[in-house]
Order: sequence, then structure tokens, then C-alpha cells
Amino acid sequence: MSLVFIGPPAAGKSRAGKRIARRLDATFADTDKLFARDHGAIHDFIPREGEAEFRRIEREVVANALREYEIVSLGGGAILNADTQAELASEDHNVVLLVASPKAIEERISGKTNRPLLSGIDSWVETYNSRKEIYDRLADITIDTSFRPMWQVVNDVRRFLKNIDSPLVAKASDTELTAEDTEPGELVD
Ligand SMILES: Nc1ncnc2c1ncn2[C@@H]1O[C@H](COP(=O)(O)OP(=O)(O)O)[C@@H](O)[C@H]1O
Ligand SMILES: O=C(O)C1=C[C@@H](OP(=O)(O)O)[C@@H](O)[C@H](O)C1
Ligand SMILES: [Mg+2]
Repeated sequence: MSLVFIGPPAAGKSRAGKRIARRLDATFADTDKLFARDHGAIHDFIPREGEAEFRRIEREVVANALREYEIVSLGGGAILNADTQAELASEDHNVVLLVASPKAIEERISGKTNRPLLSGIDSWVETYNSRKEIYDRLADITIDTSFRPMWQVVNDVRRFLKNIDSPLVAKASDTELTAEDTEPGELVD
């Protein structure tokens, strides 16, 4: 049983997953990080080996992570895999979809070159639209992260977990995060 973050690139999956895991004292994996640990940086791997090979290995990494960790942040395209879709649709996982507006995403990705399948906001919109049906279908809750500080997003996730009586919140303290919990590089409202 795990809490899984899905959503388009730069929606905040990696950051939010890490943050809520720390907050709840839960085990955490970012599947892109696990991939890079064993196969090198994704932005080197895809141009060299191709996207199909990336997706093949990504599926193995995702399957292991969903078995082994309490909280998992997936890469944006991991939900393209049919087996991953079936697992996420099962009762075994609570799925949080993070989304953000093109305007918010544009600010986040401008000047960054570490996403090989994302050359700019037009390609982001195209990618998002092509996957939207899958993201929406798999989501148990959708949280818009546009121009919102991470501590608010974390509070939303925590409230969701409380509402569904998730064992993940049982062991955590009951206080919500505040602006004081803003970390370096995060948006302050
Ligand atoms: N709520 C937010 N406000 C401002 N910047 C954010 C927010 N969430 C994420 N970011 C920034 O956007 C970028 C992508 O975040 P990341 O967590 O890596 O997204 P993902 O894993 O969904 O691709 C990072 O530079 C991160 O600091
Ligand atoms: O959307 C995608 O196809 C991808 C998203 C990336 O992860 P993030 O969503 O964490 O950026 C990473 O897995 C890879 O570059 C492919
Ligand atoms: Mg990520």
C-alpha cells in the first residue's frame, strides 16, 4: 500500500513526495532517481538508448518501488505503461495527481535543460494533453500546485490522507505546516 504522486513534468511530484515523506516519517522513492542511480542521468540515457528502452527499464523500477516504499513519486510518463496503470487503479495505492497551469510551468522550466522530452512550454502542453485522460482516470485526488508554496501542497496531501484514514498519518504529529516551513528555492506566497 503506497501513496503515489503522478502528473506532468514539473508539477512538483519529486519535491512534494520527498517533503510529505519527511513530514510523515515514511519511506520514500523517486523513480527517476532510482533509474539514474543504476543507469546514469535520464537526459544522457534517452538520447543514447532511446525512449522505448527508458520506458522498459522505468517499468521495472516503478514495479519495485510500488512494492517497497510507502511514498513514491513517479516520472511524468511512467503512467503510460499499462501494467503501471492497472496497479495504480487497484485498491493497493492512493494516487495523488499534481497539476499546474502552463503559466506556472513556464516559470519553473525556463532555462532548465534536464528534461530530455520537454523542450518548452508548447511541448509540455502537448504532452500533458495527450496524457490527461490517463492522469485523471488514475487520480484519487487532484491538487493544483500553480503559484502555491510547497507547504500548502503538503498540507492538502496530509488532509487527504486523514480523510481516507490512511495509516501513514497515524504516526505523524497533528500540526499543519505554515509559511515558516518554506525551504530554500521554494515559492513564498
Ligand atoms: N509549488 C511550487 N512552486 C514553485 N516551484 C515549484 C513548485 N513545485 C515545484 N516547483 C519547482 O518546479 C521544478 C519541478 O519540480 P519537481 O518536484 O522536480 O517536479 P516533477 O517531479 O513533477 O517533475 C523544481 O524546480 C521545483 O523547485
Ligand atoms: O514526462 C516524462 O515523460 C518524463 C518525465 C521526467 O520526470 P518528471 O515528471 O519528474 O520531470 C522523467 O521521468 C523523464 O524525463 C520523462
Ligand atoms: Mg520528478
